[in-house]
Amino acid sequence: MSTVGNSTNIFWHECGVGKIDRQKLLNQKGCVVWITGLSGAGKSTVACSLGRELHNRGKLTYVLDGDNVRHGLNKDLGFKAEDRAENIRRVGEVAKLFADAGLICIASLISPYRRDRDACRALMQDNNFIEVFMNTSLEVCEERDAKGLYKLARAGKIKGFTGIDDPYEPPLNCEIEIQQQNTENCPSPSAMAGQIASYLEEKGFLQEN
Ligand SMILES: Nc1ncnc2c1ncn2[C@@H]1O[C@H](COP(=O)(O)OS(=O)(=O)O)[C@@H](OP(=O)(O)O)[C@H]1O
Ligand SMILES: Nc1ncnc2c1ncn2[C@@H]1O[C@H](COP(=O)(O)OP(=O)(O)O)[C@@H](O)[C@H]1O
Repeated sequence: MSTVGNSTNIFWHECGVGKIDRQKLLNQKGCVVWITGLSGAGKSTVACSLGRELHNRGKLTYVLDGDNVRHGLNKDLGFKAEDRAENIRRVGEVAKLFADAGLICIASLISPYRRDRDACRALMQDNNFIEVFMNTSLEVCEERDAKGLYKLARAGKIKGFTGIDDPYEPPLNCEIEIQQQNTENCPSPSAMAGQIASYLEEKGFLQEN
């Protein structure tokens, strides 16, 4: 019996089928690939490309994309620092559940604060949290401006836009960094996904044992 957060008198219930059993079934190891970077950095693109690459190799994945999760689970949240923190906390907890289910969970969110990302890492055991920093320059993101949001932010029509008038704290110790400093020599989405897939393979996540 214990107290967790605001819940009192709660009990952890262990089930007969565990993570190891599910991993055996799937022939892979559950983990979280956490992709962070500015809006327009290419997070969703690389997340989907990695999902496709792993799917083609018979691996079960699920993408938790910031924009998408904000359509449902997190539709009550805005972009103030505390809302972003809660957004990351919830997605971190969901990603942990997916990893426990044996899936390779790919989370792609700006996740601008180091503390929030580190809290998600701390939820995971061993080395099952792989942080991928999309180190795309603001200039490249702004030039792309796929959704026209930078233009609106520059015009003052969106307040608190990451990289313009809201902070982004780059990771200090990420597992993978992907550089896109100028538009002319950006790696292709499949090359970036391949880099992450190679890391997962090397670390043994693409097999059960
Ligand atoms: N103020 C502000 N700052 C940054 N981004 C904004 C903002 N307002 C709306 N958007 C849109 O929301 C998408 C980012 O959502 P996230 O959940 O990834 O953000 S966060 O991790 O909570 O910071 C982001 O999507 P991406 O471009 O895919 O990153 C934007 O489309
Ligand atoms: N490696 C790349 N090379 C060229 N364009 C890219 C690359 N990755 C993403 N893009 C383009 O950049 C824009 C933003 O990508 P997106 O994945 O939506 O970024 P984010 O999810 O970080 O906001 C899209 O128009 C996408 O097609």
